[in-house]
Amino acid sequence: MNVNYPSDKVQAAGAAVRIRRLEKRFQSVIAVDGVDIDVSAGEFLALLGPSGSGKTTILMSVAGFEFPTSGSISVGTEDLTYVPANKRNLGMVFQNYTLFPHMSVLDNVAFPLKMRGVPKAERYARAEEALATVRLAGYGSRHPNQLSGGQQQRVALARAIVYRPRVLLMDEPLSALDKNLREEMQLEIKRLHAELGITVIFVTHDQSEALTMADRVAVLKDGRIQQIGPSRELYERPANLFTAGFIGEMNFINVTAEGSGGNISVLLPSGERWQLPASAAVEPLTGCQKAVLAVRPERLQLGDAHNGFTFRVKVDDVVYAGSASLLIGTLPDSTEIRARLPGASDLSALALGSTAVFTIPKEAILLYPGAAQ
Ligand SMILES: Nc1ncnc2c1ncn2[C@@H]1O[C@H](COP(=O)(O)OP(=O)(O)OP(=O)(O)O)[C@@H](O)[C@H]1O
Repeated sequence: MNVNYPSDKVQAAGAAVRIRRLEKRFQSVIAVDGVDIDVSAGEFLALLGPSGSGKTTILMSVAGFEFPTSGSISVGTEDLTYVPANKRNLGMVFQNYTLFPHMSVLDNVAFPLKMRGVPKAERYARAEEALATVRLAGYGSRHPNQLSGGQQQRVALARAIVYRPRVLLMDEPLSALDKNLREEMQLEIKRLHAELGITVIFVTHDQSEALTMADRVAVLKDGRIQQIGPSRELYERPANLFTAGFIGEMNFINVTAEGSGGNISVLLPSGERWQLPASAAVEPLTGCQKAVLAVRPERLQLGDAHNGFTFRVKVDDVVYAGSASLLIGTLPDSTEIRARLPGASDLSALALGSTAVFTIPKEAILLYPGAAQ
């Protein structure tokens, strides 16, 4: 196959990816259980979930290294469900860079073009451009073992974008890197995404990585989507108890809820009853049932702030951490409560073992059916 490329810089227009009722079984294991995802052209989507939730299987199905048991995958207007991986023209970057050790960096990057029959002068020119795009101009003559881990991962990126794929698939590409390098590469990949306009699907089990990098995040558990939406939505209004516990820090208080719609009250372990605003119930509640009241640690206010519900916490620990302090305490029924207090807070009254009063602003309360462990 001989492909003609315009000789401007490395540019790739993203294509939309549509995943429909995707199911993948490995004997008795249901790895992916009816997943629907629409990724817009040029969007950055993260697949986030605990180990074994099906992230890699979804990505491998899009890549063509796994074929689904049922369902369909299309890219742009093409149905790729059963098209072999090497015919899909999608870019891939994995955790282990899988560079060819015996080849120079330039040959590594030019390799996909060689496979596509691009003439030598053209493929080296394009490989040089791709290296410049990942800020490795001038490194072409080195061998992979002469580069740092981060540089090797950039080479892998350059190799994945050199043939201008419509979609870039990445499976935990940064997990082998140390923290600083990982953060640097997160920014680098975001920059590349913005510059190239390419569609990215990125697998990670690191929630902060997903929240900071992606336009939207799909949260998975047991092969099913729990929630899909922009980071802010996931953080501020998790759709269910699993997402509430999985994304960020959350306090959970088991309660008994009564009522429905705009008229819900909860009975706390202390015997107090709170009348909640209608906005609190994330999922529908029916009659009298076990429920969990959830609130982010940074939404708790020290003292009686007169704008919500007050409650008492026994102070177990206060950790000073510069911009904010973390208070760890317990309710009378020994439920743990964490509060993140602004750095300027006066913590002098919070002696260990003493009782502190906190306010939960009404609009910060989320209520889910079920029970927290
Ligand atoms: N080739 C296979 N044969 C049998 N079971 C498999 C195979 N690949 C995956 N599974 C199972 O499918 C489920 C989903 O696996 P998958 O690798 O997609 O999860 P993941 O979310 O990517 O996990 P991790 O973060 O650990 O990589 C798991 O229960 C896993 O054991």
